[in-house]
Amino acid sequence: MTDIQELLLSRIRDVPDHPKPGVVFKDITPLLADPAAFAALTEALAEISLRHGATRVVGLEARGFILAAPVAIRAGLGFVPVRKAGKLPGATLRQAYDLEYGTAEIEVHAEDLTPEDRVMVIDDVLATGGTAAASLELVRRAGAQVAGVAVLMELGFLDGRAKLTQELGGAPLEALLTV
Ligand SMILES: O=P(O)(O)OC[C@H]1O[C@H](OP(=O)(O)OP(=O)(O)O)[C@H](O)[C@@H]1O
Ligand SMILES: Nc1ncnc2[nH]cnc12
Repeated sequence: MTDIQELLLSRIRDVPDHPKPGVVFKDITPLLADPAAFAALTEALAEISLRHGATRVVGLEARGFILAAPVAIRAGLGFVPVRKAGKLPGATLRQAYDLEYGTAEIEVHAEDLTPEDRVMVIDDVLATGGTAAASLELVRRAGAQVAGVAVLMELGFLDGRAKLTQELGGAPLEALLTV
């Protein structure tokens, strides 16, 4: 494990049985409160985005926003929010998906993603892969290209990676940490 991975891992708190029994919640708030760790995370995700030729960064509400917005600025790329359904005011594309602990719907402004865009989807945790898969589906339906998915932490035992294989279409899934 690299020094940066050790730093990031040391700042993620395991919270058993949240938000429901049986789930070990990966809480990133200690990492966000540590400026060196947050900066290292931003730098790593920006490097991944640029290395894969992204022109836009998509952040997934809510925790994905916190990571993707500084990454977009650091990498000099536009930021596009994917929001929980009902929040965006303009014409949207909408996608339903399953979570480790429920179901939800997400939306993106249709005009924010064009066929010229190469999109890096950024989030904190990849669990079942439902959120990332739905986001990639939105990117594809908008006609944009997929540069990849980059997450802070992949929960390997839930095998979200397998769920994304088809949606990624050969694009990379990069996780800074896998547990
Ligand atoms: O791989 P999956 O099983 O889809 O789970 C991962 C998603 O779950 C969490 O978000 P959540 O929907 O809990 O929302 P939040 O960011 O608003 O806390 C997390 O931030 C990811 O977006
Ligand atoms: N175990 C978990 N910890 C944090 N975020 C999550 N999103 C889905 N599963 C999660």
